[in-house]
Amino acid sequence: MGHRAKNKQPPPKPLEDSTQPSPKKLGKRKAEAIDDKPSSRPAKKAKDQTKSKTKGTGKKENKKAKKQDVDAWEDVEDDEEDLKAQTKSLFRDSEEEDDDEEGLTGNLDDIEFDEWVLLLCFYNSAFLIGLSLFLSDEPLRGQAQQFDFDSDDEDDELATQQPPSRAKKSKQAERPAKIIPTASDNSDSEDDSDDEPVTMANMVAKSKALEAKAAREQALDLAEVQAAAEMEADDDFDMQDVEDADDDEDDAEADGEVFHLPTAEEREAEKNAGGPDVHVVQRRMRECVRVLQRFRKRAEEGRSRVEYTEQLIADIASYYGYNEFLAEKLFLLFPVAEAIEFFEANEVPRPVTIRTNTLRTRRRDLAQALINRGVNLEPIGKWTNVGLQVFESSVPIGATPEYLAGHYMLQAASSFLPVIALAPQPGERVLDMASAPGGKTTHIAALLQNTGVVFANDANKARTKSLGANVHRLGCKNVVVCSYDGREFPKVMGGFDRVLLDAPCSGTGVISKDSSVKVNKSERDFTLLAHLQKQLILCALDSVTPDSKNGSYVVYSTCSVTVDENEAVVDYALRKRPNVHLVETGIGFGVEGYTSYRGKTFDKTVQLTRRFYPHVHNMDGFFVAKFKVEKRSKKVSGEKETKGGEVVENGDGENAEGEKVEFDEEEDRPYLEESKRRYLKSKGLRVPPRTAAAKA
Ligand SMILES: C[S@@+](CC[C@H](N)C(=O)[O-])C[C@H]1O[C@@H](n2cnc3c(N)ncnc32)[C@H](O)[C@@H]1O
Repeated sequence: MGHRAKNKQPPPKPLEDSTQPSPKKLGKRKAEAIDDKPSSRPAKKAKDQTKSKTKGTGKKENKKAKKQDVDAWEDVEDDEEDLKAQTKSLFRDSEEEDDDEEGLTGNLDDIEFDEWVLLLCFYNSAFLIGLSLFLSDEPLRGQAQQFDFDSDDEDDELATQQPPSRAKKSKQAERPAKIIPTASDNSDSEDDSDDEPVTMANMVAKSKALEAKAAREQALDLAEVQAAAEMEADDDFDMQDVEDADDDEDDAEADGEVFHLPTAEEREAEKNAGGPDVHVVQRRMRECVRVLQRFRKRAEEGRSRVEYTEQLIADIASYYGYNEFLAEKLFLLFPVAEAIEFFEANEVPRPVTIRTNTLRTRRRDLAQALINRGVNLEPIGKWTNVGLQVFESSVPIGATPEYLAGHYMLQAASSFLPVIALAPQPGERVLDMASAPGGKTTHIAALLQNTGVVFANDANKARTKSLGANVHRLGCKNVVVCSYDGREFPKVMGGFDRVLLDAPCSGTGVISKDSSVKVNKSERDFTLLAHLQKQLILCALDSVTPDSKNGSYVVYSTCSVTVDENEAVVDYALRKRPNVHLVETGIGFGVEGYTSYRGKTFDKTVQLTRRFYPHVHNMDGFFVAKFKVEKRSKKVSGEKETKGGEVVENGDGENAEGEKVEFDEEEDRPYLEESKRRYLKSKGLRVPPRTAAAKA
């Protein structure tokens, strides 16, 4: 286990703690980066007026206070239409029945502005008293939570109201970052109300803004004290320090602290002495990043870029606890500084998220039910109308009555993405080729509104048990569970409108959940996985009918970030199947797929694929590609179909001459052989001489 892994951060902190995180732990730049995202939200608190009124006064008064609390809400409910409108803006269920609720339509339009100000003051002061009790460690007991109706721009506005230094610190006092997307969560939302005068419609939002500001200021004071203590002890690697080091470069030189990159002999000696001290590793990583960012100016004379890179990768491996092979593979995916952010993000758990099962309930009803049980949550983001992010819960979120009744699935936010891309339409016939334990199957079933049929397949029979259990719990009536090797499709079954291939993969996107990936993956694993993925993707493409009335689509996804398992597989499929092409995923955010990588060039349309990263999107690393399958073009006698100069087969697994073309084992043979050689070598076994295929 690496130094950093040993000090791994705990799961996202509960509300009380999340108001006062260590500024150093968060990292100055990270805190700012998170804050800069319009999607960042202020710490949200359960409505705390009850506490403020009942502290130390016994049960009876507690009840009374609760009644007052409800009364306060009843005042607000007088204008329920406004609330309803705002609630809808947050809980935009796709199939929302806008007129299925009878709203109260009390007219308070004639209340004067200064009466509203009084009302606001009441809310604000009640909140402040509640906050002080809240911070005194009193447990949260299922009070009604107010949703955050605030504008996403609120942080910016508050920052401008405060002196710069305080504004900066207050940003560190916020709850864990919300799950992306930055662009779609921006200020042109319907929630924006900061600049407007106080009206009935925005009163709650304004009140919340004031509450949030007060909360931040309180938390700031506490954070300041804590931060001072933690600064000393904290040994997180922080990219801000690299930047500070840049600023201090000349000073450091003047102080005689010039960094010296160890020579090969010095590294060996260090290894023999039991490895470097963690502080030495940290400093060296910082310095290597700094040098690699401006190599010509900062490198020691006579030392090469390769030497710095090798040292940095070795230090990353030891600090974060990776084998050097994987540390290098992941490091190479990013610019130097971003790579460090990626490794750091893998040390922090991702937010807990749930997906509303729209076959059983609506998101806002589910949210209300869970809030009543003491769960602190909010919608994930505007890109999903079924997701909720759970910040804190006084009950186990996997064992609530709502969970048992199938009202939601505990599911990582990234796992929503392939199904959003697949976009199944009611009545369609869908294949989920590698489906256990069924997170995506049940999502597909819900989007089909229990119509059509989903064949949920998984090669691993044992895993189909949990798949079946989820299908039943969530009330999916259109799912058929089966267990074939995906490579047997379409022989066992074909003619699907859409196919999802959520492929078996190395899991390099989910290291924060499964740190064993750091050490248990070798080059051979990646070669074998890519080989399997290529076989599966051709079978997936061959399993759709090109005649589907809404268009025939295949979505390929992995929870891995390596290029071999993603773009290289997609590019392979494009080369092998001329009747398919890539289309937009429809997800609306994500980083474009690589079209060239370390000397390999892919089809230029591969940029339509999307990558998702923990350090960018605060979700598991993921990859999504969407293919459209067209009818194969009629074979013209004597003509060969070519793509990129290569003879290719058509959509039926036949080439232009009508011969059956299976998965091309030969193409991968040199890679497999080479990988086997390395594997044997690493195990100290005899390595056979290279065959002609491998030499080629
Ligand atoms: C990433 S997981 C799928 C997760 C699933 N889609 C979900 O959302 O819950 C990959 C699955 O592929 C299955 N698998 C591995 N090899 C397979 C093959 N050759 N054919 C079909 N499924 C396979 C594994 O058993 C595993 O359940």
